[in-house]
Amino acid sequence: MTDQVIIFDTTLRDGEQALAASLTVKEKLQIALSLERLGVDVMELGFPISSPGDFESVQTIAKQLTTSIPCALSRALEKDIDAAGQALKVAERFRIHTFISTSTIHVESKLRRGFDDVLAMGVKAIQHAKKYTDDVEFSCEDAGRTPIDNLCRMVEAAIDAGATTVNIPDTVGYTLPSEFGGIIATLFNRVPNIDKAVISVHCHDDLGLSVANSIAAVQHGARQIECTINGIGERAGNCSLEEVAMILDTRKDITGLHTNIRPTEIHRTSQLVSQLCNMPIQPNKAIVGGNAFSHSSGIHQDGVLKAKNTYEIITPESIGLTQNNLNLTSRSGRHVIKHRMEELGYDENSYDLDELYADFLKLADKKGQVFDYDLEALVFFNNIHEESEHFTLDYLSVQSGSGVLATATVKLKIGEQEEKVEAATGNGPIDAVYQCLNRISGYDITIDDYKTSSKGEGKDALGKADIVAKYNGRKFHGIGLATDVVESAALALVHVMNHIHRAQAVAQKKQARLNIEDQV
Ligand SMILES: CC(=O)SCCNC(=O)CCNC(=O)[C@H](O)C(C)(C)COP(=O)(O)OP(=O)(O)OC[C@H]1O[C@@H](n2cnc3c(N)ncnc32)[C@H](O)[C@@H]1OP(=O)(O)O
Ligand SMILES: CC(C)C(=O)C(=O)O
Ligand SMILES: [Mg+2]
Repeated sequence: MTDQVIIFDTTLRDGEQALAASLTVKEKLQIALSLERLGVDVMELGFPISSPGDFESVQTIAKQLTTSIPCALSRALEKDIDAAGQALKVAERFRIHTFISTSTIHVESKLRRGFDDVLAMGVKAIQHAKKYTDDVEFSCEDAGRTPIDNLCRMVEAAIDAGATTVNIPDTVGYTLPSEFGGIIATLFNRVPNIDKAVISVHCHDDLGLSVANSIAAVQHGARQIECTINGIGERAGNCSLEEVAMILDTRKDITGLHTNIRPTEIHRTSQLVSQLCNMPIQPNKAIVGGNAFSHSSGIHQDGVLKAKNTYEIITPESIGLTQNNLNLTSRSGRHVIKHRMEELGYDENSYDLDELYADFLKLADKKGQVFDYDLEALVFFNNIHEESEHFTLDYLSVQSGSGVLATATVKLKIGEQEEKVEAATGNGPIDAVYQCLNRISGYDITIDDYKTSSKGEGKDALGKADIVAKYNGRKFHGIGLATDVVESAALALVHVMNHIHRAQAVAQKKQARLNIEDQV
């Protein structure tokens, strides 16, 4: 049996299911390219039957992956499998992932069928998916609570039907590591054709055991772990990619296993996912938390000064956290920016140096010194904002204070030619700005959630606004970053307006396609 564990990332599918607002295609692509650099073997990009937007993003990203294998999810239904196959067929090779529940509670209460019926649906789904690709994964949803005899029958039938990977999910995060390891060991003992497929695991974190269960599983023969960056996912989340990768790397003496993950890409990818998904990382989170490499108490600090490994079992550098001593100011040139970006792990082709440099100079003029997190923010956010933006904030002025009615004046550029100015009053400066923006766009946007935080420390910090906004019943996430908090709030709403504009364009394109199909 191989000693390589396949890393199957589902940040863009199971991870995205947990977000307050779905990601745009551009944001998903940015995450996908980052995951590819990280070294994930298989990438689950979405669930194409679920919406035209999901279909489009699976298709767009599948086209652009070169080393990771693109994959899409489908229920055990022909229409779902066809949507997955149609979205993925742009790629040279791809995987279709189909699933059906096998636990008694799911079979009887959710699917309202008998187990034999469900087994037949699973087999039929695999055979249908095989028409599109040889690489078919089948999941027994809620395997953790499935009677073991039924699970063995299902796994054997799935492999006979042609599944090349069979996934054993602990969908509700119910099992204990010894129990879950035991399930995998039993499958290896009892399923006669088990050597014909890769056994995978997909663990949820409802009891905080998803990583422990996944590690127990690979110690009993599983060779694929399904996981997400920062452990994001349904409810309490999924097994965290960075944790399993670093466990297998750090404790290969015990497990004898390895992955293709490049640990030095972990920090950068984790930050990107946290930022774009609007999911902050708890400071004490293993591997990627802000405190994961800080030493606070005297005895520990003394130890670390004498020998780092007294209290560090992995180094910050190993996950890509670097120290830097070059000051970036408005007197810095393109060479040092390019050099710093290389140190931060950004290939020259992944951003536009001239554009980044222009943004950097504007920021350096306002702030004096520009830090790593500023540079990354410029890449993350400005890249997002700049792609064919329909609305651009051109001018903003606010007046407010205690006992003064807040007033704002806002000018927006719209498309290539148009400009619009509006003035309004509000309950506060941000409300006044939002009134202006709603009037200019004509969109009636309501704000569901507004969070402000600082990127960086002290007087050098940038204000970041994260909003979740609702328009026509759909939620959109907007991010704005500026030295001024009112400006960052304005940029966040402009970001949302651009999402809405793009979503309308996708809907119109789809309608036009349907009209043509009707005429044919
Ligand atoms: C464990 C997981 O993470 S599973 C993945 C979860 N992800 C999602 O649900 C993605 C987002 N979902 C969606 O967009 C929608 O739910 C859709 C498009 C998939 C389906 O929408 P609808 O057709 O309106 O169905 P709805 O979601 O209300 O109900 C699910 C139906 O699928 C059935 N179903 C659930 N899982 C499966 C399966 N694996 N195979 C076949 N049928 C299934 C349910 O029994 C139910 O059928 P019913 O209508 O006959 O009772
Ligand atoms: C679709 C399956 C693999 C899933 O997400 C789960 O069971 O948690
Ligand atoms: Mg799941």
